[in-house]
Amino acid sequence: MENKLTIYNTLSRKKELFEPINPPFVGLYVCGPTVYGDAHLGHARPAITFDLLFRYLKFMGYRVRYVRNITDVGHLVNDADEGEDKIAKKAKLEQLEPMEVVQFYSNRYHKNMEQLNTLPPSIEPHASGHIIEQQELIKQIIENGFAYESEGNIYFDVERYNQKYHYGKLSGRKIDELFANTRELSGQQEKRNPFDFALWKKASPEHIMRWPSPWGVGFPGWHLECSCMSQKYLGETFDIHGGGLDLQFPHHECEIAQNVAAQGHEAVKYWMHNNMVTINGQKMGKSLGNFITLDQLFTGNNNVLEQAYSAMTVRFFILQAHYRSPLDFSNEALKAAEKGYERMMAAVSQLNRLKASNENTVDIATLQTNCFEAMNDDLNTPILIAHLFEGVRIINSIAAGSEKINAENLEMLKNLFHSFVFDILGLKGEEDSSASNQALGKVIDAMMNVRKTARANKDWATSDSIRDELKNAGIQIKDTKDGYEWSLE
Ligand SMILES: Nc1ncnc2c1ncn2[C@@H]1O[C@H](COP(=O)(O)OP(=O)(O)OP(=O)(O)O)[C@@H](O)[C@H]1O
Ligand SMILES: [Zn+2]
Repeated sequence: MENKLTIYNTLSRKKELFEPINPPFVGLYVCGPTVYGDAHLGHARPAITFDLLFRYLKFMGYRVRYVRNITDVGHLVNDADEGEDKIAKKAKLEQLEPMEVVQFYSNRYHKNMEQLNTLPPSIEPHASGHIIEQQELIKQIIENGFAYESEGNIYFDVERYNQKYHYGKLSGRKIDELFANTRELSGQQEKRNPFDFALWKKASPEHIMRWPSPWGVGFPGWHLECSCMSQKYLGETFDIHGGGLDLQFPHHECEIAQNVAAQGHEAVKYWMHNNMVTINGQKMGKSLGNFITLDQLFTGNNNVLEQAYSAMTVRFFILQAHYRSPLDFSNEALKAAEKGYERMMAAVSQLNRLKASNENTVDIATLQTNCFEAMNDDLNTPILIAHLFEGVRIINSIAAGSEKINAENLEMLKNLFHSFVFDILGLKGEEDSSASNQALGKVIDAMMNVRKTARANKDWATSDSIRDELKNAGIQIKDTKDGYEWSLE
């Protein structure tokens, strides 16, 4: 198949024809989660967007190496260079080892990603497993004169870098503006300039995630891991780097600066950014506390939700918006996605029952061209889905007898639906798990009501046995200020 895929490159702010550096191989790196909490609806977006790209590139015949990292060290509260490590903070709160927190939430993340039918990446490197490589990169940057040591910390010298290269080329930020905006906010005396960012931080005595280094005991800066692990697994230059728009600045800007400072040229050919899932117009985020976890969506177990939504409904919800448009959460939009998904799947099973006739009144070749054109236009899934619904209309008309299809076209239509619905959009049929979860929720409510009455009557035996039986059934109950929440273990 002729390659006509265009993708919007944040670096050039244009759609560009996708031409891999070393075909048929394609290297794709995507920033993964900082694993200190359950995945929320926002996390589904980069996961599904880049899963779509991974699937489409493979469909086109490329051999894709997809690397998505796990951030398990160095990401400090508020994304700044000060404050606690997000993982260590959670570990302290829960009285766990930091790596216990990492393992626990990584496992849960993987389970959610599987439910969403995203393919696992080819490599999933952890930041904490690449400390030596990160130190090597720092040494190179120091050697080239773009970083300095200050009281056991190593900072990237943004001004010095900007004299030779261009800091801000990805985000379009101007260094003078950065200077004006950050000067007053910063109380970090050891930096030459407030916008300099940490490559290595000295660990204070209470900081538990720490490693020896030539500059003393400490830990790497957050931006370093992606610069380092992307090149380790994909080479000195590679094709695509993706992530959420919230990472464009400072995370990706700093990644570019680090790579260029170390090797004199950029590493990435195409930068791609998915827009945000918002709630009431604001980014949904772990640290903002305004998130709905994927488990809550799948079970309906959050006050904001009017019902449970299946994983495929969530996937369809994400795909029916273009990845570069913002997408606001609402029950109405999710219910519409549920209807759309069901209508699509009903047509797929109808398609399997269609019989070919000698006559033909439908144009499948044009439909096929339209579908490819939509995907090739920067993964325009809303347009693709609109074309597929034109296909649904054709299927239903053939079933009703108002249109006819011959054997050749029927074969083409089946291939088309199979390729786009299952292989590329990554949808799949599912048992009605949302309905069964809703039924389960009602049963739990009923048992909890009995427990409440038992407790009011000081009937502790009944109350305890209900708690134990729920636990035995693998259902965890957590008391909240509005009542309780349940989850499956
Ligand atoms: N609301 C969102 N919409 C789309 N993408 C998101 C959203 N929130 C996070 N992401 C993306 O998910 C990936 C992992 O992000 P991360 O673990 O930092 O999540 P987060 O909820 O933003 O956490 P925090 O609030 O601690 O920064 C990144 O690529 C990020 O851009
Ligand atoms: Zn990253």
